[in-house]
Amino acid sequence: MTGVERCDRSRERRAVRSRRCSGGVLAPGNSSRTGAGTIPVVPESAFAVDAPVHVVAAALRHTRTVTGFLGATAERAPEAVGELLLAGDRFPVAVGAGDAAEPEDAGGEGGGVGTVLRADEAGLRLRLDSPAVGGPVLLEFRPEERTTGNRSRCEVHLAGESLPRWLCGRVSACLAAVRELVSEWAPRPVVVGTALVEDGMLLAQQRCYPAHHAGSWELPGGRVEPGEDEPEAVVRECREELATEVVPLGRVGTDIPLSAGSGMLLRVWRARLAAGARPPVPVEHRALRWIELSQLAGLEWLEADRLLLDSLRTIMVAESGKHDPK
Ligand SMILES: Nc1nc2c([nH]c(=O)n2[C@H]2C[C@H](O)[C@@H](COP(=O)(O)OP(=O)(O)OP(=O)(O)O)O2)c(=O)[nH]1
Repeated sequence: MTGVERCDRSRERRAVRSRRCSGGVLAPGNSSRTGAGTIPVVPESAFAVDAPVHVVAAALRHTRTVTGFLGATAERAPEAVGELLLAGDRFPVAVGAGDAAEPEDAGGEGGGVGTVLRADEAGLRLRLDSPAVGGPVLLEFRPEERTTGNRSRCEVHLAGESLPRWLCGRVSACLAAVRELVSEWAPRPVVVGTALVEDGMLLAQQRCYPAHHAGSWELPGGRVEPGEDEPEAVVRECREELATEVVPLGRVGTDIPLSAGSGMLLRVWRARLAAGARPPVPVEHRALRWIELSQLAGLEWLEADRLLLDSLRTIMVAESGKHDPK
């Protein structure tokens, strides 16, 4: 490297350090050049919101928000189908398109593709590939609960070695949209679902009403009633629907916004049968079935439940200690 180049590099480094990516969401750090005209910035932290972590984790995997802001392309429809993203979903990415401030970073319309590597309660992990930039960009949003005194909030951390400059503004805009979704979703009434796992098998029940749900499978549960907390609702619903006693053990997966007009959130709790409890029987449902890992994906679940299958699979694997045959 010549002296002039070194000087240019250190000027550039100072410029990068002194500039915060738009919205103040990202703080640049390491400025070494990694090729294809990118100036990477190291994200230090993102934002904190007064909302439960499972609502934030749900908003982070909202398909339209992620594909619209990070993909930034209107021309090609995303291949991802559901309202929330699932691992394996893919969506088009226009690298640098419309980002007039950073055209040299982008190399023009890239025609790239985004792949969802993970979309669950642990966060959203994406890989953005494009022929217009050097290697793939790995991007991870991790929601974490922080409790100070009796105040609990959720921080979203950005993990990854570096972000190309063309992505910074998009990440900020995406997180602003996530914040809006969180404030829209957090006050919604909650339907609890119960992931009752015994010997590595999950209990599913088949609905018989209403007509558009009849025949589909779901988790035992229902609306949280006034004056009740979520674990109490889990215990009551299992008593009513299964004529048995369960012990709630903790949350599973992200919240799932229930579709069209219901205005509710599905929130799933893991549970086990209480000591000495009677075997569950179908009180209000057409049938009950203990599902093995290999049967999980093949069952005709309600649409909302399909978005939880990765998280359900994880607890079934943990419970059974078996190898995941997915
Ligand atoms: N219980 C439960 N409800 C689910 C699941 N997935 C899903 O989309 N839902 C929807 C179906 C309903 O629109 C809503 C809750 O319905 P529900 O009928 O179980 O609730 P509930 O017991 O309080 O209501 P109700 O029968 O007294 O009318 O949540 C699930 O896994 N379990």
